Amino acid sequence: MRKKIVAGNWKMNKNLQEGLTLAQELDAALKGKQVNCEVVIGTPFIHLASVANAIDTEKIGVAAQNCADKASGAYTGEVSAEMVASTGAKYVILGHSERRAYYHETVGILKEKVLLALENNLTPIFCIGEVLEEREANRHFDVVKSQITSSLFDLSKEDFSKIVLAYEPVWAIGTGKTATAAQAQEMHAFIRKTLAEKYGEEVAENTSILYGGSCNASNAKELFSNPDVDGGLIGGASLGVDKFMPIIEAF
Ligand SMILES: O=C(CO)COP(=O)(O)O
Repeated sequence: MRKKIVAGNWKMNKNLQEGLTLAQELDAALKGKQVNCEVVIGTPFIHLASVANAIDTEKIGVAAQNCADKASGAYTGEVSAEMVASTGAKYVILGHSERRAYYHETVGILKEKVLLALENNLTPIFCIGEVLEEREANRHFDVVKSQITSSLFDLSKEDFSKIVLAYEPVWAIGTGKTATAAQAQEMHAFIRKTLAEKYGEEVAENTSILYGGSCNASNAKELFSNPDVDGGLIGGASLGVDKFMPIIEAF
């Protein structure tokens, strides 16, 4: 059975004290509560160790939002996958559209990051998704397929089965314009079919595919009720417990 996951992506929000408070409030809200999904929070690098120390990481997985494409050495300002793992983080968000667009992350760079994450036992949450012009030109399936095949299909079956995917249509991120439940389901089913063709039905069935893009308390239930939508990658609505908890409880 594939995992259901609700993951927050704080992006570049919250100073250290605010982030710690948010993580501890979430930890308290989940205490003694039975939820039907795995909960993850993706914090800025500088929060990782403090957050991982302050909460029950069996209940809430901690994710970095990026890692370096090099293992170690003279790369001023970079943070390696090994460093991320040493904080107690278990996940790393890779290939987010903001990193692709603003920091020019290419297929070659993303492939290295995925390999380093896996070598360090981090679960990559690998993001894919088309921009508006691509959807309007009816190229969204091709674009998403090529993002998956180019960066991930050199992985062995064993390695690929450790990946979590997040479909985030770029036009839905931070815009308040969510994909409809039908659009999400259609793409997620297409992604699963693409995985089945390469790695077989079993791997495809066991891969968690999250939806991201203006997912919130009012649309999460409908999105998550689709058979191929295994949870969400949540930006804005993960920045407060009052907004994030109802999404977790939408499962
Ligand atoms: O980019 C996202 C998560 O990675 C989605 O962001 P929003 O939920 O703010 O649209």
